[in-house]
Amino acid sequence: MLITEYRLDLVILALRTILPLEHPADTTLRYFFKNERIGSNERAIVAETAFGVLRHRLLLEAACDGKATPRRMALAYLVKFGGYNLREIQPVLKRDEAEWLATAKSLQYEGQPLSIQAELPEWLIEKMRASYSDEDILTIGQAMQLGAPLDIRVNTLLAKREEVLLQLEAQKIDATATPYSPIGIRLREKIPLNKDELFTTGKVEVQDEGSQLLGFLLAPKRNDMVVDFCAGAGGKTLMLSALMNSQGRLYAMDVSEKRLANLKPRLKRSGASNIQPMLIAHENDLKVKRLSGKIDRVLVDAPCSGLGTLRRNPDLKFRQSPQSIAELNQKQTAILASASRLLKKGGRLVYATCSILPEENQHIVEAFLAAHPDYKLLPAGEVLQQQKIPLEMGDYLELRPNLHATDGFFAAVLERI
Ligand SMILES: C[S@@+](CC[C@H](N)C(=O)[O-])C[C@H]1O[C@@H](n2cnc3c(N)ncnc32)[C@H](O)[C@@H]1O
Repeated sequence: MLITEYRLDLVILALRTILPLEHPADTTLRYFFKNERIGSNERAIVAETAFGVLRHRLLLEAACDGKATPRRMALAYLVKFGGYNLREIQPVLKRDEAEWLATAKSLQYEGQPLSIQAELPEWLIEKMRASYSDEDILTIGQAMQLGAPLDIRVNTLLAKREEVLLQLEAQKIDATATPYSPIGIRLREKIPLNKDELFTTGKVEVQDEGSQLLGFLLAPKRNDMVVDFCAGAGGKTLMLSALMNSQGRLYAMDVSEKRLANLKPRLKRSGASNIQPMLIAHENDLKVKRLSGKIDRVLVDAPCSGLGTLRRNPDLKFRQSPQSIAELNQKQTAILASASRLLKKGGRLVYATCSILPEENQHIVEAFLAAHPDYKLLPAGEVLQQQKIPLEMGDYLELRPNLHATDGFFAAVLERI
């Protein structure tokens, strides 16, 4: 797409709005598009450039040589990663920019400090060093710089995967079955799915393959009593309901009224009838206490840093901090302890995050097990094998974009003895 002054100005304006990072970048961009009434052509280039700048921000800042203005960041991104050559950009440049931009274009990742090469802030590198080698940090960081594919989940209450694949093929949409989740499909290109008949009729939902695997770890049975403790807008609740064939009872709990409200239209589309949304004030709410010892399966999709989703949310690495991680750790510990009280003897709990930091993952689970001798860890690898999912894992489910083409996920399967 041709870079005109109008398009460049829009990109700069968008970056000026997003880069203070007071709110999530995707939310800010959505409001920006709405307020500025931007057409679909311009939306594509603005979104691609803004997210590209966030993904490659540290190298671009180095290329801007102390003057990292939104304009310079945008120009450097376009020539370095956006597929434009200097000649194509020339018409929109100011007099003194051409020379700087040529130097910026030639700056390489090789030879830069690890933080720049991995595009991860120093504090995060330091935290990761406690459990990862520098080589692993670089590999993870590089994988997080790429865009994510669009994964969908077939709603088995309404359709079969083969049938959906055929329908996508008929629509000339390039799609393949996901390698691990038996109900997932990966689309090669992002399409506006919310207008597609498959979506509007509830046959598919957008859900990363990694997130789908959490449902198979929990493996609820048809007539179980199940709690999705941090249900949010119900991405995983809907899947659990389908795994239960919409039988038994499934409580979708959350402290956010707004998120639970977003579950409603999805619930309607899905055909699920066993879900009961339940707003709770906090993890020790009386509604939670009343169900104590009565539940067969509990999913704790804990609030976390989201650092496993940097492919989609590159702004998170700049919005999180050591302090926010410490606050999350307290919440995670409290939520896990409280949610565990729901379980019957012999019941199963899955603790999951979309973080790659052990302190939000293994450390929380290990501390829980040390304080709760009536729980044991079921090796995630064995549970996956029982579920006939062809994925080698040890004690925990640990997914990485560079290894599994999913977001970074962690899960532990716990059983009440
Ligand atoms: C990772 S998100 C859940 C995403 C959701 N499971 C899905 O698949 O779309 C974490 C959720 O935990 C909720 N949460 C935060 N504190 C909580 C608490 N004390 N008790 C229950 N839920 C809580 C947040 O409102 C948020 O919706």
